[in-house]
Amino acid sequence: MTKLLTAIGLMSGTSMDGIDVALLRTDGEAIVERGPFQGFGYEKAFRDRLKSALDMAKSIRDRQERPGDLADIERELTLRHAHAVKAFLQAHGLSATDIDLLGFHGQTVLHRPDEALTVQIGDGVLLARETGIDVVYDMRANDMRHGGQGAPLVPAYHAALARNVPGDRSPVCFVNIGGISNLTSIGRDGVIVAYDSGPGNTLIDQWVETHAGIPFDQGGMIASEGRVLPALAGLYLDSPFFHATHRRSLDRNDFLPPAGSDAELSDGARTLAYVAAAAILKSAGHLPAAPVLYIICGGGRLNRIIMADLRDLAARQGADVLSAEDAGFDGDAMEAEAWAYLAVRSVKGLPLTFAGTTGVREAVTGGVMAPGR
Ligand SMILES: Nc1ncnc2c1ncn2[C@@H]1O[C@H](COP(=O)(O)OP(=O)(O)OP(=O)(O)O)[C@@H](O)[C@H]1O
Ligand SMILES: CC(=O)N[C@H]1[C@@H]2OC[C@@H](O2)[C@@H](O)[C@@H]1O[C@H](C)C(=O)O
Repeated sequence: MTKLLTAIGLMSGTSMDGIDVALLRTDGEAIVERGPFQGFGYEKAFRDRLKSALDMAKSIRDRQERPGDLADIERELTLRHAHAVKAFLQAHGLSATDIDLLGFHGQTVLHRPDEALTVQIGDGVLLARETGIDVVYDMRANDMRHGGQGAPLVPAYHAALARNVPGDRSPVCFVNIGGISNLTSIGRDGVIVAYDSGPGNTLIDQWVETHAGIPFDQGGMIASEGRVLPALAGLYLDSPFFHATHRRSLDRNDFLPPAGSDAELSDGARTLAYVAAAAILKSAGHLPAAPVLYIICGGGRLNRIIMADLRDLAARQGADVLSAEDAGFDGDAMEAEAWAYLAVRSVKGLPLTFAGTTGVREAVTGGVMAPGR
């Protein structure tokens, strides 16, 4: 019988809102048993520290460099992950010996795929020492060494989940609306095509933080009071990113928020919600076949305006839109689950990325192992 491993995935995403922790039992292939999930939010002071890390990282030319305070921030981030793991284990009546592996993403502070440079801070060796559990980390680098974009990595997991999508509908397209959005289309033949699809929540977060002092537009409440400004939306949707013949992965700073003079608060939030939805449909236009079903995960699915726009735009192409929950999944947990799944694939030497997902020359594995005991 295939051996299942118990792994915990740890994701601190581009939104920089906290650490997502999810447990998974899997063979790294078709068998996926989802366990508990817990989010550990960052308080504003640490979010601000992570934002300052992005500025410090701009000067990095070699991915081992840690200019300014970056080494200190990396250590603090890692210790916060160790604390999250311990709290998660305690909350669920588990001990470190119940866990075979941690899949550790760390925090992306710089992503320049055109220069084959991607930097995630997060010290896997320290995390292994602090938790006593084997850690697989740095899962993007090997993909880039082989000509890939270094992102997205979640598609291998989306493909495993696609086997459990109710009904026989294909192509099905998983969309993650995080800080940035990415999509994975899985065709009837099982062929996976995936890429970053555009700005997600980051622009909305930056807009409402600057102009209302709140970290995000809960439920899309602010957007619901505004109207779409077509000229402003066009500034984003006419970007060469959407028209290029090759799909490329995105850095958090590739799209910047509007200037304060471009809109008042609610119109800005409304327009950026529309941009998030329209970007996905626009990018999906580069898929080999139009999806018939979109399954939406990530925090953006909780913005009702983004979801309404997505439903409207997809309906024009005869496609349906479901939230991850309506399809039987957990939209908050999916990326952390993916990092657990990828960690198991890594120790088994299975590919993490494929030509159709990151543009890597050939399917490659990845990740670095730090032994915990
Ligand atoms: N209730 C809500 N209503 C509206 N938006 C929400 C809600 N909850 C979360 N979000 C949005 O989702 C974001 C977090 O999403 P998520 O955790 O999927 O992103 P991430 O994993 O950090 O990013 P990425 O996938 O790009 O790495 C928040 O910053 C916020 O904008
Ligand atoms: C370099 C990096 O961290 N990219 C993130 C970011 O956030 C969403 C999108 O851009 C995606 O490509 C990726 O994360 C997901 C988890 C991934 O690699 O699948």
